[in-house]
Amino acid sequence: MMAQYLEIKSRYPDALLFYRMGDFYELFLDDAVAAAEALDIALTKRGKHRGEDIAMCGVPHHAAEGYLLTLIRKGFRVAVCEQLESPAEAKKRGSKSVVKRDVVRLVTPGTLSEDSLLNARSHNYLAAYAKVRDDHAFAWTDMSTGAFHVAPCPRPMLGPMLARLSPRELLATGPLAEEIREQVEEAGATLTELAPASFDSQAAEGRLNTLFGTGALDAFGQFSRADLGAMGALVDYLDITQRGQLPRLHPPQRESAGKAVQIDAATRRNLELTRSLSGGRDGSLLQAVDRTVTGAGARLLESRLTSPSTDLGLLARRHDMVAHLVGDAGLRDALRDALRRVPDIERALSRLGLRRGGPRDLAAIREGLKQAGILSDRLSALADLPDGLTDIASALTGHGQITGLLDSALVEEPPLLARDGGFVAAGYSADLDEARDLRDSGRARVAAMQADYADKAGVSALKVKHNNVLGYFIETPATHAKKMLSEPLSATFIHRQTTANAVRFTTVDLSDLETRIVNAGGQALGLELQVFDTLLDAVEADADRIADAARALAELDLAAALADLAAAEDWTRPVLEDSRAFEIEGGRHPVVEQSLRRQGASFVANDCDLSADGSEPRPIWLLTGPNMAGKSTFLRQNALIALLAQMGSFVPARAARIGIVDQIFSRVGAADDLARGRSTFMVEMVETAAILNQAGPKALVILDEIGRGTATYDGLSIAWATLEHLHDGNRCRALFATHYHELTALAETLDGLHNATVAVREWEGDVVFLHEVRAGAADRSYGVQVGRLAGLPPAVVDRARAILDALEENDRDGGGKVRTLVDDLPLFSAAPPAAPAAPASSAPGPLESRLRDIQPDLLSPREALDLIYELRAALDADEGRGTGG
Ligand SMILES: Nc1ncnc2c1ncn2[C@@H]1O[C@H](COP(=O)(O)OP(=O)(O)OP(=O)(O)O)[C@@H](O)[C@H]1O
Repeated sequence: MMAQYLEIKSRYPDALLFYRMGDFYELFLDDAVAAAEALDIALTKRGKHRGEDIAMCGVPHHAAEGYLLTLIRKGFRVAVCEQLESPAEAKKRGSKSVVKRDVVRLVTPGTLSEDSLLNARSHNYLAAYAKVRDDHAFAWTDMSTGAFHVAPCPRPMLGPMLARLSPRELLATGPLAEEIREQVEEAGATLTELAPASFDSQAAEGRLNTLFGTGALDAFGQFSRADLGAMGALVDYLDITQRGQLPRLHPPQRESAGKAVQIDAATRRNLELTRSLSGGRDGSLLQAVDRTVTGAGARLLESRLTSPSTDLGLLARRHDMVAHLVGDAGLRDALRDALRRVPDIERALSRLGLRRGGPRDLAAIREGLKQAGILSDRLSALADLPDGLTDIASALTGHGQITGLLDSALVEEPPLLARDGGFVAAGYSADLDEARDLRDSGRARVAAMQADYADKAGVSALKVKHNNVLGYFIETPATHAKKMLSEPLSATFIHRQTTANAVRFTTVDLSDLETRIVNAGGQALGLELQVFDTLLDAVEADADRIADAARALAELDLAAALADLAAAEDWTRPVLEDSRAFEIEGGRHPVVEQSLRRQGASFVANDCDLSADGSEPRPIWLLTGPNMAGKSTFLRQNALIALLAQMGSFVPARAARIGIVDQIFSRVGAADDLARGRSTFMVEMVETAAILNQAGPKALVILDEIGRGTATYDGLSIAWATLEHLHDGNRCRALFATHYHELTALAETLDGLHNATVAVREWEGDVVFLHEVRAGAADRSYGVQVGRLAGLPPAVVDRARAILDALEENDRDGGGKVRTLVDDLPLFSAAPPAAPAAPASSAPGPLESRLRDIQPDLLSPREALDLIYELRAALDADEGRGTGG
């Protein structure tokens, strides 16, 4: 056995081998050590291998899924090795024969199909990244639903792609695999390296044609060599992991470049699209807008939200559907009621396709298609439906035949596993009904036999029982042993076993009856399994249409959910156009609004106009305002409104007119990234650089306090230059929040810059936040007041106020008195020792005099720049004199 184990294990060196032995999966040697630790189960020993103890641990077969899940989450891959024959069959080949075993499946993070291993409301993507010469492609599939896509993906786009899809596992080969490993792992995916042959584009064509039963792939669209390589690798890997049992995939869909809004990982994080900054789904946009009632609808919502579209036609179609369902509340409620009863058809279908499904999956398809029928009847009866809903209705129509078949063949609530039997409805198969009658009447005969024997033996406590070892047997309490074991009863009752309290017997009649019951039971089960196979074949034959219906149901669920949201939250239909407009009237932040409402507070709606066309375009808004005033909220709400509009949803605003946005960027100054070991400021700069290098004219950029992670003047200068570059270089629509009030002066020189501020009112020394965004600039930050609101001890607040007053006064006086200021403020007595005094000079030089004459408050930025040139020239002249020319 160990030789067999080692032979199989040698073929799966990088996976844990689950080696089936009876009711357990056993692990040996290093696998056992690793698994025992990961699963926190006992490690034992068994025999020796090369003189060493063989480490071993095991998990019960019936509970294996839970253990598998833990191992996969911890980053392991598991090869499941089953017994391919019974021990009895093995014995026929010789008394020492080892039961035949082989790996039936390799379980990896990207190839899960069981409901218990998957999250119903999220996709589970397996991806592949291929390079052919200078061309890169990214392909992805969800084996549990059949989704299959490919897109061109130049190297710099890999990060955004990983951020968008969050694949669980990514396949790559050769030097490319090494090059991207860190990036892939940082994105939370497992990188699996395959041999270059898996990515061969010519072999890929063959694999895809076999999978789809086609002669050429032209029917699915035009694919580049890199596309083929990436798709081929996916199929090859599925073949390897599923051991030849390929899942059912939809024909590949090629996503052309530029169809989806480009959103990088940092932006997704900042905007809290699918996760909040604290990491969970709570507090994310996804959570706030998700009103879907089916798993497939929730998955569709997630994928729409993570990849908004730039296609005006497509978006109009989605908005038409939502608008129709907003307008007809009765229809919407009726649809949602029916949808609530729709099970996860996509996943059931995929499991059945992998021959891993059971009767309950068939019942899920039956119930789903039944509801589909009800929904399509409801929709088809209506006139004036928008195109999207008409198409959905037609995909939901015409499944009567398969529903009828499943209805007549399956019981109401079938068991999970086919091998348990009991799922075929009575009346479906005459043969089956007969076998079941035989089996059941046998059971009734057993009951009659018990009464007979009790009478015959004169033991009223005599019972006929059943267990797996003895089968049917007769049992009497031990007190009757003597009587039962002696003549005349011993002639009928054949002794089988004596236990502490009982004696067990059989009789010739009982074992005859048992044989008949077992045969009839076995025959019934065999017939049920045959029925199961025919049902599987019927579903398989209709799989494409069933999958279409499943997609239509998800689409309908999403449209109805978005309509429900729009109606309940009073959202409006955005006007999308091919321009660079961006006019939001009365916009709100969906997540903040909901959370304020829970606290009994209301949200103040704000306008925003970043239109870059028109007579007086002001595409960049510079937003100043006190801490806590609502700057970040305002910035994000506008990005979220654009994003919601372009995923096909209504938006939280009174009105919105948006010229299609093709990139969204969002950065927050000095966000920590300790996990990646970069200083906060470095991260901020890297991210800002990415925006300045990439944002085009249709981009929407949101920068929140860029530059705050460093010394004031460095920060101010960087913020300043960034703003200028956005204005003159990127020429995009942008919102820029800052505490550097100095920047507001730039509005004088940059035409497209508009100053806005979030209003506050001062009242008895406290600051009252109005959360209203108005034109103009803030005069101060109210940081001290906010500190007080936050509960800083009163002594610290008073002290801070005194220091602030003194600093401001110092500023007004030209800033020469910092030293005196520190002396006047004795808490600073622990100030660092004074720097070595500059060599005393008798009279101020021309440079120093010029400097003293400057009144910074009176300088415009332009004059300041001129002055710097002047000073620099004077310094050069001065040095020239000092060194003697
Ligand atoms: N429009 C609004 N209506 C009502 N409350 C709001 C509004 N905007 C923001 N708030 C409230 O104010 C709080 C602070 O908002 P936000 O974080 O946007 O302020 P900020 O100006 O960016 O602050 P800081 O400069 O300190 O980062 C929010 O958590 C929210 O509760």
